[in-house]
Amino acid sequence: MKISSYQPDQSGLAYSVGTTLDRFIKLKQSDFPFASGELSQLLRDIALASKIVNRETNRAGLSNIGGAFGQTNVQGEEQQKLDVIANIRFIRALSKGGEVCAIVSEEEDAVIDLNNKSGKYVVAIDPLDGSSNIDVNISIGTIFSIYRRKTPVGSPILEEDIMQQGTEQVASGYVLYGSSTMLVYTTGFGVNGFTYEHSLGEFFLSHPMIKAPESGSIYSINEGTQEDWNPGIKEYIDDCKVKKYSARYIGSLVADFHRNLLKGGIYIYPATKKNPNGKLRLMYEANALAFIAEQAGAVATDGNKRILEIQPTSLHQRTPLLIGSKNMVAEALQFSNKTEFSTN
Ligand SMILES: O=P(O)(O)OC[C@H]1O[C@](O)(COP(=O)(O)O)[C@@H](O)[C@@H]1O
Ligand SMILES: [Mg+2]
Ligand SMILES: [Mg+2]
Repeated sequence: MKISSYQPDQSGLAYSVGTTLDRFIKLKQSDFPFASGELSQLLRDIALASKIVNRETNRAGLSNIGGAFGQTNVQGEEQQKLDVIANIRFIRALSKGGEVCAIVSEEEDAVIDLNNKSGKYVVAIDPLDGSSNIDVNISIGTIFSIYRRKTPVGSPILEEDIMQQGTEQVASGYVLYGSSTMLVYTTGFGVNGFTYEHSLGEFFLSHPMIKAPESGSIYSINEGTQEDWNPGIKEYIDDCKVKKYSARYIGSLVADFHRNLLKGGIYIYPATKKNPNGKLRLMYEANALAFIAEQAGAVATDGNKRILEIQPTSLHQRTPLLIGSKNMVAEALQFSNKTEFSTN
């Protein structure tokens, strides 16, 4: 019986399709101190739900899933149908996956206890980010944070399992449903981006070890709120204009963050009269992106401290957010320290 050892094909006839997310997760599992496959499975569950949500967003205009759902969420915001669909899809995938014991979602008033006696992980999720852009075919996203529970597996879910600082995240990431669909995540060992290949139904590694440029010339802020800005922000944005930086604001946090992460830039959502503590939510928007930012060499602050060091006190608490290239955020803080950035 003849045996020949495998020689990778050199003919070039069948180009390599690249590294799938599944294979990458498996490869990287050993990076993770508690590596026993549960976090890997959890990441796969999130990838599965994001593929389904991707399909729904792509055909939102063709089906009756566009538009408002006719209810408001705990934030007092009108829910879009796709907010609700994405919420159902992610909660179902995480529940069926079996690794998660509790979920905090933008679309749910309370913590969801999955009654899972073996689940070690807590997930905080913004199922659909950029809701105001759903019906107008502009990039939207999903944002997620993953923590290990603090109390013993199988015991009742306690506040300490949920109200964890961003520094306690074991993984975080986002999915961007844009001209292409990408999943970008970190487990604390760098940031990697995967692009979805529709025809194969797989995410492939397309952006290994993302590093944010330390400087940039893009600023992202809703200038419509400038009447409410602190003088420090006003001066900083005026300075950006003097320097002829480009104003880019999509109005979907994930999309604005992603662009600035790759190209260099700063995203600012400050405290405003309408949102005295800022608009964005600490537990399922700011913390996740702050972990990604820091792992890519960028920074995230509320104007006074690292986002990741803010101790959460309520599920849907908001925070001012300055996030992006290190030198740009430092510059913005210099301007802001003339006047306090956040009101608290
Ligand atoms: O319309 P505004 O005030 O500029 O706010 C836009 C911001 O609000 C958000 O839409 C809030 O997120 P949700 O869509 O998940 O509620 C961010 O994505 C975006 O950056
Ligand atoms: Mg959001
Ligand atoms: Mg949302």
